[in-house]
Amino acid sequence: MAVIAGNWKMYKNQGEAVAYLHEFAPLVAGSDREVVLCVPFTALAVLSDKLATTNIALGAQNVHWEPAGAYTGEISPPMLTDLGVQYVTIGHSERRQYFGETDEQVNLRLKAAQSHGLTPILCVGETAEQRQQGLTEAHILAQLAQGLVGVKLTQLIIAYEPIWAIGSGNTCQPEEANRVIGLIRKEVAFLQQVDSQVINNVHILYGGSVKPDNIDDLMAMPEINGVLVGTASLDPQGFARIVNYR
Ligand SMILES: O=C(CO)COP(=O)(O)O
Repeated sequence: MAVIAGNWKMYKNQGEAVAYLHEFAPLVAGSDREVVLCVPFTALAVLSDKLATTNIALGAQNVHWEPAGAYTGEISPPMLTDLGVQYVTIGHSERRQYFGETDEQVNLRLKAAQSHGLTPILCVGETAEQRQQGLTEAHILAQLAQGLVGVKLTQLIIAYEPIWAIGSGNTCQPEEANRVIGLIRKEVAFLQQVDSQVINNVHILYGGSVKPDNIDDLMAMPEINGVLVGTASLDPQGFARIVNYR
């Protein structure tokens, strides 16, 4: 089943979140896709009850690795599961870029999320500069090698998000996204020493300027098992069109 996840980033207060849901939920009610909304922490509680009667799953955008403690400003895995959260993005490029998140921290967050029953969405991807220098593959492989130590593949989603494609309107060509995701799949199988059956069950998503007008071409690619959508997920009509791709 394809995973279609929205990442609202730092947008929408409680009232806006509820209004969105009222418009969005009926538009995707018949969908056989796994629909996920990764919303700001402040919108989790108000959406939690309301999502129970829908086919939409709740996601957060970050999680700390300790279950509790003196970590001012952080949110723990049990705090998320208490609110009915099922998914959490980890290692998004904006966290790595603006908040100095390292592969070691990403690894700690991934393991903690899994041990509390959350399904992490691990984000990896290269900058424009790395791509120009031919370092795309090496960079992503390093992120995977360090990030996935001790992480289970049975409860994991990976998202390939080239940084140059995020919020730029400059989507990665479907064939190129397919190629890189194929490489990610091969590398993860190698790192974790699993066979093709196991690795083919791991959902690998594409993210970066996914829109209603490019979703069909992206999802036609054999390696792409879903998408992680930023800007276009903020509009309920547009995101429903993405969920209901051909
Ligand atoms: O960062 C993203 C999703 O996590 C992608 O953002 P955009 O869809 O706005 O490019």
